[in-house]
Amino acid sequence: MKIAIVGTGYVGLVSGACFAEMGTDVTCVDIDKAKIESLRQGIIPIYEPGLDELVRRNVRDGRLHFTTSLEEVINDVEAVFSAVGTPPDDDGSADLTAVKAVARTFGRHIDRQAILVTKSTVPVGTSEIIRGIINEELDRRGVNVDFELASNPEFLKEGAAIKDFMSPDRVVIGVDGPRSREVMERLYRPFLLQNFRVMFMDIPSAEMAKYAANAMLATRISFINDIANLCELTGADVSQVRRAIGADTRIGNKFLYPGCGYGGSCFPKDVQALIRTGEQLGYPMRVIQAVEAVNDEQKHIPFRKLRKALGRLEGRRIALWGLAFKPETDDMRLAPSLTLIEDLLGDGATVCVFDPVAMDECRRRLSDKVDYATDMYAACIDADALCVLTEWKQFRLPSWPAVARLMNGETVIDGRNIYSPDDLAAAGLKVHAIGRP
Ligand SMILES: NC(=O)c1ccc[n+]([C@@H]2O[C@H](COP(=O)([O-])OP(=O)(O)OC[C@H]3O[C@@H](n4cnc5c(N)ncnc54)[C@H](O)[C@@H]3O)[C@@H](O)[C@H]2O)c1
Ligand SMILES: O=c1ccn([C@@H]2O[C@H](COP(=O)(O)OP(=O)(O)O[C@H]3O[C@H](CO)[C@@H](O)[C@H](O)[C@H]3O)[C@@H](O)[C@H]2O)c(=O)[nH]1
Repeated sequence: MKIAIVGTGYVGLVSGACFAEMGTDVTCVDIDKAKIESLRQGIIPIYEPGLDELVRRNVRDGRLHFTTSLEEVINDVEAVFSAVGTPPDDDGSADLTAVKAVARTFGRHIDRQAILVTKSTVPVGTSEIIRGIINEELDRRGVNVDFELASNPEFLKEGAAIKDFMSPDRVVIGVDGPRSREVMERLYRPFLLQNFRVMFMDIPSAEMAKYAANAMLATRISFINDIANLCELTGADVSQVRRAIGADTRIGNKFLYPGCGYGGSCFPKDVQALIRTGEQLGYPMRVIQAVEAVNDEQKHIPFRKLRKALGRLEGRRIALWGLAFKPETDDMRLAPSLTLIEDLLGDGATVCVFDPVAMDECRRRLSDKVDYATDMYAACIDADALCVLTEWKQFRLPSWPAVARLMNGETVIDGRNIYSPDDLAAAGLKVHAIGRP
């Protein structure tokens, strides 16, 4: 079986490599010539555990190819996947420019039966826009080509993308005809041989399922952050509260970790896009409006804790461990670290940062606005306080005596609640965590 995947970002590249690993012949397409050129040379543009090896193996074995030209391969594949970006527009709704561009290329060049599968996260109703564009192009050419659409939203998490793709909890597929169903079933069967959890449905339901899933997960995070902030005011311990409620199997314990807010390229943008969809239809989505508002506030909490501990930060030096929005990725899109850095610089502090993989990404975004440490301990030299915003494994059990010797102060802000206050106290340090004073 041959497929093409348009958009070679986190989703397109991971999906392409995983489909190829299962024996499918995959051509990954991107308009970014430099990206395609480096992929051809075996250079992977993103940090995602295991991806380098997976891509190289499948390129070597001849199942994974890269091109900038969809038209070259479009009539040689059974399905074209669209995995291009859908970033937020100025008003927060999903920007469909790239999705529409792929539909237009598809309509301009297909000559035989084909399926266009949308993997990008797109608002309900987008498939009808796509259908309209393809029909317009076919009419313009004066040809009648039989095509079907499918919606196959992706649920992988960055940092665990390959594992998520290879053994998904479920695969959601919206289809508008029997051929797209048959092709998608064939494509996904190798992943789910033992326990075939492909859920077929209509396209609007599949499109909505993606937003509903992300909004639900974001809701859990804002909910526990709200509870954490109330715990701080009441003297309750949010870790114990979390364990107590998570033990109820109706609630479960996943995605209930308090912290300095959710970031990344998905939750913030998808929550916003769902709010806009509601507004456009005259139905205010009040729960997730609150989810967004709580998250926006939560990202400022590390700064407020620092201010409370140290007063004005002008002339102070703050060490920051963790720039990526979560561990195991170099992605800094809407990361809590960016909010903290902006708050600190705005207050006149200097910031010295360290992250195991996101240093280059930080340099690209902030250049010399912050200082870059060579390792986590070097970041602490002469620091008045240390903030930890990403729970990388190497940050979990540091030598606190070494940190205390290097620092100029005693304040540690634990933005992910990973430290025991006793461990720090033994080294003369004082930790302020989320939901704790
Ligand atoms: N990142 C994730 O963890 C994740 C998970 C699930 C779903 N999604 C969704 O998947 C989609 C893609 O996300 P991503 O993070 O992979 O994006 P990304 O920004 O990493 O990659 C998008 C790629 O599309 C390319 N592109 C843009 N316009 C193009 C065009 N007209 N033709 C060919 N290529 C084009 C870009 O050059 C880029 O390489 C989004 O809708 C996102 O919401 C992302
Ligand atoms: O209990 C938790 C869990 C997560 N987070 C934060 O939430 C953000 C998102 O984390 P995660 O969901 O692990 O990463 P993403 O790669 O953004 O994945 C989400 O967004 C993707 C894109 O839509 C979906 O495919 C995934 O299913 C969905 O989990 C990060 O900042 C985390 O620190 C918390 O604060 N507390």
